[in-house]
Amino acid sequence: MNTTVLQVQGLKKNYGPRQAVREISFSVHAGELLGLLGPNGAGKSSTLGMVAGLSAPDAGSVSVGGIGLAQDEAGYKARIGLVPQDIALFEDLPAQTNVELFGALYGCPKPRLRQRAAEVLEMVGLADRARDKPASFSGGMKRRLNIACALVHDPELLLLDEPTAGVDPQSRNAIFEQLEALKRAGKALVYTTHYMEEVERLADRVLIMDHGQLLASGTLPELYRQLPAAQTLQLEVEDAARLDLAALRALVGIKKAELRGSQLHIGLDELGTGSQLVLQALAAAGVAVRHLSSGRANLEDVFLSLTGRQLRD
Ligand SMILES: Nc1ncnc2c1ncn2[C@@H]1O[C@H](COP(=O)(O)OP(=O)(O)OP(=O)(O)O)[C@@H](O)[C@H]1O
Repeated sequence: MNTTVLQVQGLKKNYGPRQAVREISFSVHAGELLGLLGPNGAGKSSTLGMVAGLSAPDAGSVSVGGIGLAQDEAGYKARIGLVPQDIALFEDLPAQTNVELFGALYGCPKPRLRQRAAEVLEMVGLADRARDKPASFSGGMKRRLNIACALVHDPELLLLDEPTAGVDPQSRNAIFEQLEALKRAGKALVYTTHYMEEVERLADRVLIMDHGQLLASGTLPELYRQLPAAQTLQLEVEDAARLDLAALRALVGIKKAELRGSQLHIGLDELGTGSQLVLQALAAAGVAVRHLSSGRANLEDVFLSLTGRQLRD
């Protein structure tokens, strides 16, 4: 059974005349990572800020484990951890002291602080740097320390706002593995990013936002199913004038056939039989193929089909 951890109902946020978030509702279950994907300015950080209790919504409500932020702010905040977009650390205090200070802020009982700090530093792979100051850390290590700070009080829900910004690939992988371990431990996670590759790797469910609105939500397969075609085939052809695009589109399982210069773009349901049919049709028409590549539809295609724009501007 899915246990709902975070429940978000009708959240709205305006900055003056600008509607940054326009009535958004969603939930996150235990053991689930929800990816919040959208281009710059989509409203991801504003949404996360309201869920974290950092900024007051103009309308709507949030609750964690059935405890409403508006009804019991301290009880709510004790159940969440936030990894902000901008790293927030005391640079000149040892890593362990940083974690303990955050633990005290989150209301973690004093006798448990030292032990919890050691546990979370171990979890993020910084146990051997506990006495060192973050001023001497790489960007990736600072991020991992920030994650440790957000976990010290053992929250049910972890909110991460673009946690891989400025992080080297090795640290990024370490962060991904930590997040996967947290999921296995039954934590609920919300992860905002504008990198679709991160969402494709980590997310159990995805919310796609643009201009403060929720455009689509679902698991990756559910989102891909909304696309006209699940697979793509790109062919560089000679004698493109001989092509009969209408005949190609009429082939079984072919959803799209477009020609841009010498590039033929095919959208199809199933690569195996579909590509065979296309190649046979091209051979019969006397059209030679110089290069061929295939691909799976991705979140970029989903965003494009929803908005007509690229996710990355
Ligand atoms: N404090 C603020 N005052 C005024 N406008 C704001 C403020 N914070 C955000 N905005 C505006 O609200 C909209 C949503 O911003 P938000 O930071 O939530 O988007 P985002 O999806 O997190 O973008 P990014 O990926 O760039 O962080 C944007 O148009 C932004 O300019």
